[in-house]
Amino acid sequence: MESTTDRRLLDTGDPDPVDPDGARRANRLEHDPWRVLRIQSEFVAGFDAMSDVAAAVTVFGSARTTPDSPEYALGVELGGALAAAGYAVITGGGPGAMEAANRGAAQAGGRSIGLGIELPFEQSLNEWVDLGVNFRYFFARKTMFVKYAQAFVCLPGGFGTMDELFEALTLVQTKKVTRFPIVLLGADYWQGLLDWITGTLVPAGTVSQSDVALLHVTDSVAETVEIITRAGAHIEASTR
Ligand SMILES: CC(C)=CCNc1ncnc2c1ncn2[C@@H]1O[C@H](COP(=O)(O)O)[C@@H](O)[C@H]1O
Repeated sequence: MESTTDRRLLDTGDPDPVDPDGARRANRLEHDPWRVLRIQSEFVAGFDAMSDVAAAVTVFGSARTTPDSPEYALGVELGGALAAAGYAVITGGGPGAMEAANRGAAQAGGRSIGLGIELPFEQSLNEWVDLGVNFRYFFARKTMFVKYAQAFVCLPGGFGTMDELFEALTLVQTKKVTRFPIVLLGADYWQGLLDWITGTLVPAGTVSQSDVALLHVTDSVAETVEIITRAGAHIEASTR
């Protein structure tokens, strides 16, 4: 399997049997400080590309959602409704639910943004992205998902979607971002997670009841858009 930039950053490196600590230190000294410049350049390029994005909603969801599935149709409907309401749609630029949301936005004449990530296998941005930025570092890309959006919507998804959902929740819970609705679209898929949070985490005292209120579960695209606009995600007339 091919390596990636993220993997090379996070690898501790193979220990040298003769001088394990010395070799590791030399490797880190030689490579890590220079990586900082590459990381910096990702932020510069990302900020530059996204600078004129007005009101936007980031949509997460499974890379494996197939085009013939109801979840894909929901993603297309969501992207269209967000575009009609004046929001740009930001996704991870990949296939599945990301493609669906980009497609809905693009077909409705809205702004369709994809923030791609380097993966160990070849992948290009989906064909419905009209503003695309490719990242090598997950953490730089994740900053863009939050910085340029006023709300998150999660379609059914796996670990990647959970990671993005819980990062968003933590940022809202710790007030790093404010007025940031998080909508879980697809009640059958998400209700179990909400029940577990309410039935296990709240009684255990690891989250508070008010934290649960940060999450909205619905099947309705119209309600999703309504939750987002009600939360005060402002749209300038010029972006419509
Ligand atoms: C077929 C396949 C696995 C392709 C992977 N290609 C991907 N391209 C872009 N973003 C991705 C990809 N996989 C995961 N992600 C990120 O993680 C989320 C989806 O992960 P998952 O499929 O739910 O866990 C997306 O919102 C996206 O931001």
